[in-house]
Amino acid sequence: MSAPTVNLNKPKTSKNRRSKKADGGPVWDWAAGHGPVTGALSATTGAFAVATTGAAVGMPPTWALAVGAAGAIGHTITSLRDKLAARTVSMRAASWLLGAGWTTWAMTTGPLSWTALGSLATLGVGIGASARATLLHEEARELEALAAAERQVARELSAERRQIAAEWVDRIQRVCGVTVRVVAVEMWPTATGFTIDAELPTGGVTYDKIARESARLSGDAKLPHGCTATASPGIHQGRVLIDVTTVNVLVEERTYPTDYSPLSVLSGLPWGLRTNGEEVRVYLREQCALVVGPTGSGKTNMVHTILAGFARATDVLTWVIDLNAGSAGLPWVGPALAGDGSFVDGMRPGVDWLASTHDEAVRMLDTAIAVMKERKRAYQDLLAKHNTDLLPVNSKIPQIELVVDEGAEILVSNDRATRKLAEKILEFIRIARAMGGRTVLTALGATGSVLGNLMIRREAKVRAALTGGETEGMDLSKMFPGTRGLRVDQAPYKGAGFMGTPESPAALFKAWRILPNQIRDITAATSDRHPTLDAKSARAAGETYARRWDPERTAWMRDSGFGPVPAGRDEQGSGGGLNLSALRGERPPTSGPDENARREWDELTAKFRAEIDAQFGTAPSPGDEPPAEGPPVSSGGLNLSANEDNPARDAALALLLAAGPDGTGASAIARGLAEEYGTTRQTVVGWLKSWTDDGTAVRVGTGTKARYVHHRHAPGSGGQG
Ligand SMILES: Nc1ncnc2c1ncn2[C@@H]1O[C@H](COP(=O)(O)OP(=O)(O)OP(=O)(O)O)[C@@H](O)[C@H]1O
Repeated sequence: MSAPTVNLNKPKTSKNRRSKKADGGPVWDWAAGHGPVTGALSATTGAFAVATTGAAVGMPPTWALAVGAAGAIGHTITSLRDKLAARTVSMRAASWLLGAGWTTWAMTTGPLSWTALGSLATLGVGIGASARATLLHEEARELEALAAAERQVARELSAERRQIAAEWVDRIQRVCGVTVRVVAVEMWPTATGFTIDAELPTGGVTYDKIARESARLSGDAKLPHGCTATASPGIHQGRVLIDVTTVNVLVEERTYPTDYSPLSVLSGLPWGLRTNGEEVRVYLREQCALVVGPTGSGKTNMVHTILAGFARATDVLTWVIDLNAGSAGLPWVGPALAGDGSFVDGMRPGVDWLASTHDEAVRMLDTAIAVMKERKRAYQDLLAKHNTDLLPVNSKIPQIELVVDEGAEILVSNDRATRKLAEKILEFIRIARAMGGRTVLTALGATGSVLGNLMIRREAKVRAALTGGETEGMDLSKMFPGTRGLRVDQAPYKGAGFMGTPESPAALFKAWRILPNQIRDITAATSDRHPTLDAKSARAAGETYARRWDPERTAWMRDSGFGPVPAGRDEQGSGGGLNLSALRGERPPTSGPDENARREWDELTAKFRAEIDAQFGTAPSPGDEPPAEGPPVSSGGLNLSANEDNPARDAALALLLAAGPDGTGASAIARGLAEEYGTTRQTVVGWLKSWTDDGTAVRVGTGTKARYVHHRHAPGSGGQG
């Protein structure tokens, strides 16, 4: 018979409970379960209490028997419902019946005799011992049931693995003439393939005998297009790992992840996805990188993905050279640059320096070399303190990443001026590794002339080849020496290709797609995270560096179409394309011996405009009508921020409108959005910038007095929309 349990075991309850206990005495916990000791104690004390009380008040002894029988039946039912072992069920029923039997006997003969008390104590010990034994048995049963379930899952999995192992042993035998013994098959968590770990036969067979036959193995296994079976060295030279992809992730467009959390050049920067869906990271502290992609393969997009990684890093300053009118870096500068050449609300661009001309590139390279030389001299103590010859790069002493678009072509150019530039790039690569200076060069093709350069072969071991199905100038065996079985036709998709790093052997990969509005968002989100050049380096970099954002040096950027839309930008009758006035300023003469140069210039300009229009959708569609009235909203230039589905942005616009002629600022709008959307001030700064650019908002006042007014309330608008 079970008495209610007095719960004395509550020392860690809350203050509240403790105070209740103090007020009302001990708490009776009717629901508490029993262990072997408390159960036996409870049963014996309960039986004793009933026997003494029953004897004193003259209760019929058979009542105790009836209660015991009912308890035994009730407990049997609940135990069966809980699917407890037969042993537990009978132990519980027996305890009830024995307790009830003793109570009946004690009520008849008197409970306060030594015989009654002694037999009750023996009964208690007996119940406790058997309860403990059944509890252990019950636990063992439960563990066994769990293990059986796991064994069942493992059996099913290993049946699949066994089948894969048997198939591939046959296949490798058939295709490569090698008899392997499969040690393990690991299914990838992304469910896009598996890895076979196999032992090679004795007699000097090496993994590359299988690696060589990758394409035939893929064909024999009837893998979908874009899927491969790639062999690589195993745990020792007698083992081989074969990665088999069964789902082609290369076909789909994957947008750049929206997590813009901080990164470090030391812990790797993500550049895309492997076919197994895993991120591929590059470690550029000591490595340079080479990205090859013919026109239309997705190279420009990939450069933006790379710049996104650098912008997110807290220990990298990105210096970009793009002699193709700076287009690689412009989307990263535009969001921060105001029409007058100042920065919008203290925002910093996503790249630290952008050179689009030969002269600016020379300035940048001379500065980079001077900084590296100065670091070698000035940081001797620091190197000694850290007992290293590798400058400890961090947010105080950042790495300088020199990104040169079509840099590989510069290196192999025969033009005298370009050769000078090439020499400087090579000098930087040669001297800067230890001092935290590395390069990312892009190339249109993986040709022998690009890869014939010893410095590139030696220093740029992080390599990506975007094929887009292009076979011309795409020598993968030169790009990834020692890796077999890579064929251009395995990745005939834009943004897809092969990537190899010292940490990750060359294999298929897919670059993320990144669009201008995301570039704008990343620029805003990372603006307060960029490091500044350490004082020693900054001294060496001098005025040239300090004045890189001077309005006269950035005028071309603002005229490029990424900056504010100037009135009359349409002077060439382009119907809203890019204003290349900066370039037009340098336009060659229109007559005389330079006529050919002028024609070339026009062709180049037209090509550039067409490329930018295609990339950013700036060309008007047929039938597009200019707005009948109102400000020149998106009438030309790049509306990089167009994102109609962004409710936070809409709410911000509503706040701007509500602010009336007094206007408002980024902080006030961000405060208004914080609770509902969690929008940061930097994001709002980006939106305000784009609204000022496209005429939706007007910036009034300067410095700390600067505020934004919706164009409807702008001075001179007559308060009309
Ligand atoms: N990672 C990607 N995923 C899906 N599609 C992509 C990807 N990268 C690029 N594309 C597609 O390919 C097109 C061309 O991309 P991009 O301009 O980057 O190529 P490119 O090699 O730089 O060519 P060009 O030299 O002509 O500018 C894009 O407009 C886009 O449609």
